Formats: sequence, C-alpha cells, structure tokens
Amino acid sequence: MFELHQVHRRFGATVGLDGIDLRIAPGETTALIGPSGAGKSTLLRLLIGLEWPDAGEVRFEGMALRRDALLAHRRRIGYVIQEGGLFPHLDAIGNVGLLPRTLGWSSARITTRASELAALCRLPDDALRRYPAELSGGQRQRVGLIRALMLDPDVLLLDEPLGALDPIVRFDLQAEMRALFERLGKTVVLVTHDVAEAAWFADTIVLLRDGRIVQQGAPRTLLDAPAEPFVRAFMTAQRSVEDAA
Ligand SMILES: Nc1ncnc2c1ncn2[C@@H]1O[C@H](COP(=O)(O)OP(=O)(O)OP(=O)(O)O)[C@@H](O)[C@H]1O
Repeated sequence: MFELHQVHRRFGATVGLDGIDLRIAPGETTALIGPSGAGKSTLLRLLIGLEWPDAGEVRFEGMALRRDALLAHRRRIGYVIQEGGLFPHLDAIGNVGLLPRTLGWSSARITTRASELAALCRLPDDALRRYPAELSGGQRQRVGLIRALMLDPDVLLLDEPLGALDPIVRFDLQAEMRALFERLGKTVVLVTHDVAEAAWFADTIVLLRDGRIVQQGAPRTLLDAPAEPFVRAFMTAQRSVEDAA
C-alpha cells in the first residue's frame, strides 16, 4: 500500500527521519513504536502528505505522492489523533460531517452515515449532537474514529489514539478497535508508546530510534529475536504491578 525509499526529513539541525525504507502491506496493521523523538509521528504525517521528505520518495499504490494530487490522496485515508482532534465549536455530527460536506454530501446522507458508524463504533446516537467538551475522552476518541471512517477510506492512520484514556476505557477500546479493523479489512498504521498495545494490534511492529528503523517484524520476532540489545530493552521496559511486590 505504501513504500518508502530512503526517506530523509530534517527540521533545521534536528533529524526527523534518516533514510527510511519501509513497505506497508494492504490490509495489515503496522505499529510504529520507539522512544520520544524517534520520528514516529513524522513518518505517519508523511504517509498522508502533511510532511514531505527532503530526500527519498513515498509511494502509495505504486505511485509517488504528489502535492497537486493531495486531496484525492487524503480522501483515501482516515487520520485519527489523540483525543480525536475535534473542533470544540462544532458538535460531533458537525465534526464528522466537515469533509463530506465539502464534497457535497447532503445533511441527510451525513446523518445516516454517522449513525451507521456510531453503531459500529458503539457511540450512543444522541452523543452525535453533543460538543466535544460534553463527551468523555473515550467518546471523543470514538467520534474521531467515526470522522476518519466517514468516507470509507482504505487506510487508517492513528497517532496515539488511546493515549489519553483511563485504563479500562483503553482496554475496551483496544478490543473493539482491533475487532473493527479485522472486520473492515483496512490498512492500519498506528503510533503508540505502549509496547503491549502495539503487539495487541499489529501484524508488524516497526521500532524506530533517532529517525531510523532498528528492527521490523512480527511482535514475537522482536521479542524472541531482537536485532540488538536496544530492541530487547525497549520491548521489555514496562513495569507490572508484581515488580513492586
Ligand atoms: N515541525 C517540527 N519542527 C521542528 N522539529 C520537529 C518538527 N516535527 C518533528 N520535529 C522533531 O523531529 C524529531 C521526530 O519527531 P516526531 O514527532 O516524529 O517523534 P515521535 O517519535 O513521534 O515522538 P513522540 O513519541 O515524543 O511523539 C524530534 O526530534 C522532533 O523534535
């Protein structure tokens, strides 16, 4: 679905991405993990054309991304960020309907599609008429997901989608979202700080450090056959309650 060839991105003296070669297969879920500043969000933003490489190329379905064809590209992609990234002055239906409206959808079509997705994402229908401040964090995230799914995109990009949620809501949403991804068969690329969450969702984990890919593979491969000590350290650097005992 995506191919990155020797992608470099700098921000002044700061290295964002440093020679990324990556293929993302259609229908699979890929999790980008790595320390803070490793380049995860930059990589995700390159896929949707919110960032551009200084050198190298990003291909989508075999074609290099072009700035003059960006709108058509973005319609194929749903993008979800932490807390849903909703506009506070619009109610949920206003938020999810923004893009469809610019494409000429009628209010009735927007409402029908939003209700259908609310059922799929287990958001009570009346929550669609509430403003973001009147929704819980989990509900805001569901609205963000509905917004991303409105145009039935082939790809979903999620940047720390569950980062701000309490553990129980996060646990439930992880289960629901994984089932949803499997059912819809979308290509999903997800950024998370949580190794267990990455393993839960992903067919392939891509571990980044300092703008480079350290290792990529199935979650088990990174655990059982780490390419270097850093991989093992990163994959196992999580406390359990038992550690405190
Ligand atoms: N617009 C920008 N201007 C300047 N520097 C940037 C910009 N975007 C990213 N960077 C820098 O590029 C590097 C990679 O950033 P990025 O946000 O991709 O990392 P990340 O792995 O997503 O980090 P985090 O886990 O903290 O969100 C960091 O050093 C960051 O400070």
